Amino acid sequence: MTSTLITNVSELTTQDADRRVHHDAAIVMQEGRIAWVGSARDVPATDEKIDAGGRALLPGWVDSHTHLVFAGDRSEEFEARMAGAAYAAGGISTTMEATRSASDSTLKALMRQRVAEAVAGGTTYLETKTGYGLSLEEETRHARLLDDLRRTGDIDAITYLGAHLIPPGESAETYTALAAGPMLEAARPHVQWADVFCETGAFDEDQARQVLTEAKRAGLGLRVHGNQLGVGSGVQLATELSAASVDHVNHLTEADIEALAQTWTNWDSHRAEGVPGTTATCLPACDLSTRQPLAPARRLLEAGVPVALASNCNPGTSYTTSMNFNVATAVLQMRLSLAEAIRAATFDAAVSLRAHHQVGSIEVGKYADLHMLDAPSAIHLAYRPGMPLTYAVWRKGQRVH
Ligand SMILES: N=CN[C@@H](CCC(=O)O)C(=O)O
Ligand SMILES: [Zn+2]
Repeated sequence: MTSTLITNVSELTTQDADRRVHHDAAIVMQEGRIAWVGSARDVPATDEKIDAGGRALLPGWVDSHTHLVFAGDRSEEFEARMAGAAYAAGGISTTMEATRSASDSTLKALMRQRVAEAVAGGTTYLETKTGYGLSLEEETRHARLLDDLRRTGDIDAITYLGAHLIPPGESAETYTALAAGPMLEAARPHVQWADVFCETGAFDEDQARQVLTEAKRAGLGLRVHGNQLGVGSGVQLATELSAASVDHVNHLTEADIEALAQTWTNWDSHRAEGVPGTTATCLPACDLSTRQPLAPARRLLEAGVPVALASNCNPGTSYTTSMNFNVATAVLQMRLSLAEAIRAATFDAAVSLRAHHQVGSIEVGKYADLHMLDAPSAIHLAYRPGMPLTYAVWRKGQRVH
């Protein structure tokens, strides 16, 4: 049982209940978990010692929203959008075709490459979704491939998104019944969560409710893609069904924000204990890439709604796994403080995945999921945007970058 000390940490962002930030700090890892946190002047004896050289250390990013099972890219669609074309849900079918024709080994290699990129950017806990299969056979194949990656520790949480788009030429009623019935049942053994794209051009409120209700009955936790392209029923549906998260949230009414805030009344936000409600997950890179108004993260926080930040890595709306970029954008453009942005990309993202007892903060007993910056303090993430600041990453105590 080797114990490893990391000392000479100039700034240690813990995300513990008191949101403590220690200076001249040290930590000890043992058996993949954090065994001790304290001052660098007061360290216990350990088997190994790492000198951080005055760098900053923070919890690894928790990326709570990605779509990593895909083949091909949509750079032409992106370029057209940058020239003024609007984003529409229908582009999903381009990726569906490319993904259906990719073999298991090709898809696994592509996913491993994307996970490696994410980890090299400081991500240590990853959710990812199906949603480019859109037939019983393909959605089940994608869920199974993801399950293989979960078993090898590449990813951590899997979401069934059979209700991502009604495939071209299929009847909405028939496809919704499939996604809420046999397809869900076939994917079920491989997944922990279910999600629906509730938006014009994808699934309407009734169709989304049908799939989510069946998923809940099957014992899955719920997530919703909602309010991305316009005001809609995504948030109301998510709160009505006690979803753990509603993601995108670019277009919100006051009633939406109030409904989200209401779901947190049995949660002690200081101690992070109690019954968590519906997190508002903001996706800054996606907002920029689709030219949507940035999600109102500040307004949500001020109303008492916990916000998560995620990459939404996918080939259509956000082809990046960079959480450093998303955190910097949240600070620079969404006007979150650095502390709020880090909270959103670590602990509160973990809450949205109900993983906050294991990850999302640097506290004794939690996994040693750590992100060391090549900078003396975390504000450098926004102060020096776009710079390669990730210096070292540990996942469950193992150095992975
Ligand atoms: N908005 C819905 N789904 C994905 C994008 C899918 C695509 O365009 O390929 C998203 O989260 O942005
Ligand atoms: Zn998404």
